[in-house]
Amino acid sequence: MSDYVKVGNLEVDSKLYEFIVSEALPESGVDQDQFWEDFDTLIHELTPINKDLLAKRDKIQKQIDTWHNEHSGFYDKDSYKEFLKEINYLEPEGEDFTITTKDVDDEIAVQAGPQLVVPADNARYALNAANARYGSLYDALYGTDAIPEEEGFEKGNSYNPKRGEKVVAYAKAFLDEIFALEQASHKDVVTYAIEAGTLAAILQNGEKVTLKNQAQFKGYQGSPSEPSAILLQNHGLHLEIEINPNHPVGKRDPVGISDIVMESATTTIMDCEDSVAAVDAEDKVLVYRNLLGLMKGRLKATFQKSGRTVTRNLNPDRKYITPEGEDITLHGRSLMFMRNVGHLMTTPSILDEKGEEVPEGIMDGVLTSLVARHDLIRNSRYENSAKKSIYIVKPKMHGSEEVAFANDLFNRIEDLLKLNRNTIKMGIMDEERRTTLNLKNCIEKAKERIVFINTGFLDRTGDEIHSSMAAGPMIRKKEMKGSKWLDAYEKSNVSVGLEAGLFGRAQIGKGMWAMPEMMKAMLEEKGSQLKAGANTAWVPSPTAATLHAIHYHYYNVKATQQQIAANIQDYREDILEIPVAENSDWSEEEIQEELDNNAQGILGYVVRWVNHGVGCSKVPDIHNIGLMEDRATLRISSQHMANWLHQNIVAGEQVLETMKRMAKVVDQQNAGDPDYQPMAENYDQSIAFQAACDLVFKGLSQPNGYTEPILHKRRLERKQQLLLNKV
Ligand SMILES: CC(=O)SCCNC(=O)CCNC(=O)[C@H](O)C(C)(C)COP(=O)(O)OP(=O)(O)OC[C@H]1O[C@@H](n2cnc3c(N)ncnc32)[C@H](O)[C@@H]1OP(=O)(O)O
Ligand SMILES: O=CC(=O)O
Ligand SMILES: [Mg+2]
Repeated sequence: MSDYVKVGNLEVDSKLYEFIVSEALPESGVDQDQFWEDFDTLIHELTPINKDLLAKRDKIQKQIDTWHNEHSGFYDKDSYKEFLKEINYLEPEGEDFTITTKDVDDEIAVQAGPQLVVPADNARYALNAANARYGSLYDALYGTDAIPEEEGFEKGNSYNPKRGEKVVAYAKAFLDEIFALEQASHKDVVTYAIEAGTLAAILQNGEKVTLKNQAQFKGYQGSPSEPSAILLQNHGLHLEIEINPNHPVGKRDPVGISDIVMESATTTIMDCEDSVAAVDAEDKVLVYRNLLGLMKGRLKATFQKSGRTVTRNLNPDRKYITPEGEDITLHGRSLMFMRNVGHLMTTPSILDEKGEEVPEGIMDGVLTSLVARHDLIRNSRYENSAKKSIYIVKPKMHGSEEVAFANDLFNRIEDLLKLNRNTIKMGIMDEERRTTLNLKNCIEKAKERIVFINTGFLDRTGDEIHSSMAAGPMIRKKEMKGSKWLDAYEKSNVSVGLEAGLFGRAQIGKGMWAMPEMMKAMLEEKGSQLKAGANTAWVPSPTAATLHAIHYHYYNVKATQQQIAANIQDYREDILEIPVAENSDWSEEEIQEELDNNAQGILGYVVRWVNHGVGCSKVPDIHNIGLMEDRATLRISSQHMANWLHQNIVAGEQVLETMKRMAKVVDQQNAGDPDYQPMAENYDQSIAFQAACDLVFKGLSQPNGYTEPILHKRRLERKQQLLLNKV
């Protein structure tokens, strides 16, 4: 049971209260009494509006369900569109405008680069992510399938020089393409030196050459005749050639290169949303405390790795000498956003005078801004935002009225924390159908503070299924990526963003690479997001950020965006193409395969969420490929199963049999974990198994198909069970 502290008209969980008064408020420049008074007022004034917006979502969904039920088997696009206009699902489009966001850091406004996402409740990972601004290309290639493990080239338990040679060859070929020397290859260089402000490369045959494009040479470390690092830049992204002939790798290299370090995650999203499991004040404080530590530059994590105790801190900035002999400092860490939760959930961390939970999104907005205020007033040895802005990503908003509400909330938070208007910048996740269709209006509502739009295609797919649940059986999950609506949605996002003037002012981002172990495939495929007009795209790990950075060197995203901007198109007609299967006579095997796959993903993820409070996991699919699963992927799988159930493609008994069988598979996969509690031993008693079943069998009635209400309820139940077992 939680203890609550009464503050004004609020009851604040004592854990949260203590954190705010003893850690977040001190040195923040915000007066404590004033803070509580204003926070209280803000919650009371904005909660009813928040509730109304949620009621509107429910009403709209019911209207859509009814429409489909009344038009079953007959789908006339024009009458469908008319209906969507009538219920204001399709909003009347406003006048043209251009966003006017000011004080945006270059990493967002100007610089294209990978965007890393990390669960903010994990200090070890969060620090790793903040430090992922620069990453080792050699490690990323050596440690992943980017270099296939053919016979003789395995990673092995100790350094495999044959694999190492492939890594070096790959990296030097990349250098030759992006940082070409005049009629020579980097692999033939025996000495790099700085001569009269230029980079000289001396070849095996004694010839001296330089870069084709001397402007790419930006600096060095060490002495001009024996540099220990050479700093290059292309498309605004840096790359460092590290030279250390005493290093085990450098020793084998003719010029002593020990590594090639790539500027990687230019920005990172510290996620308080879909990759975390934060259901009460205890969990929320963990998230906020990590964010505070990041903003104050003091976060550290100590852990065991490879038999050693490691302590991880934030990386310092990076110092070089320019070709002209001046000192320069580069930002050593990724620029941090904080993803708040959306408008849906309430939290037991704060109750109002009626004992009702308050909206979690409002609490997140206030408290993440409060912790970021420490960065603005430079309470840290490291800067996050050089421009003194706070970057908040707001997910899962439906339509422009909800964006306007988030904008009002941010105004109110600025007043509460005595921040200049529009200090708090907003990233809008374009991940709900009503936002996609009305994106222009959505951007307009935040036009003075918007810094990104991002196609969260995973949530968006879940919403696609739920929105049209009654329209018919959906195509198979793996076919969604090739569907018409999704292609149009991705194109539309870029087009609308460019039309609204995001070029040079804000990010146009694309979604997550959800196969963290498939780096070769990522290298082959993820460049397509840049060709489609994105200037950032999501990666699940620092290694993926380093490898994805390669794409930004090959593709000129500014030129691509300019081309697209010259040919703005309206894609809404295709966005409205509902992905119901034209022919739903799948074979028994196909149906079972679809169910097995979804059930395995759901159970593998949910069991760790509910039993261990882990919000993002790598879960093997039925082909044994480890997939990143978070709440958005869970939304897709659970809604897909719910749709096939609702549309009578499968019967409840078959679904339950599948869930039980797959629970055994998941138990087996986790057999090596001593803390794991098997589900199959007692299906009825396993809270995790029950949660997974609820997500499917009650999927139809979940608000917009979201998974949070069931996950939170079941996790709280599990926490309670653990507490009672301890007593
Ligand atoms: C739809 C959406 O909303 S997508 C956004 C939400 N998704 C995410 O945020 C994905 C974030 N990624 C992750 O959480 C993880 O990469 C997972 C869960 C997918 C895989 O995690 P694991 O199985 O632990 O990964 P794995 O064992 O391969 O690697 C662990 C190492 O990589 C690091 N790592 C992995 N992911 C990240 C990350 N996102 N940020 C920083 N470091 C990371 C860890 O710090 C660890 O290194 P360390 O031992 O030096 O600390
Ligand atoms: O948040 C990202 C998504 O794809 O959903
Ligand atoms: Mg999402």
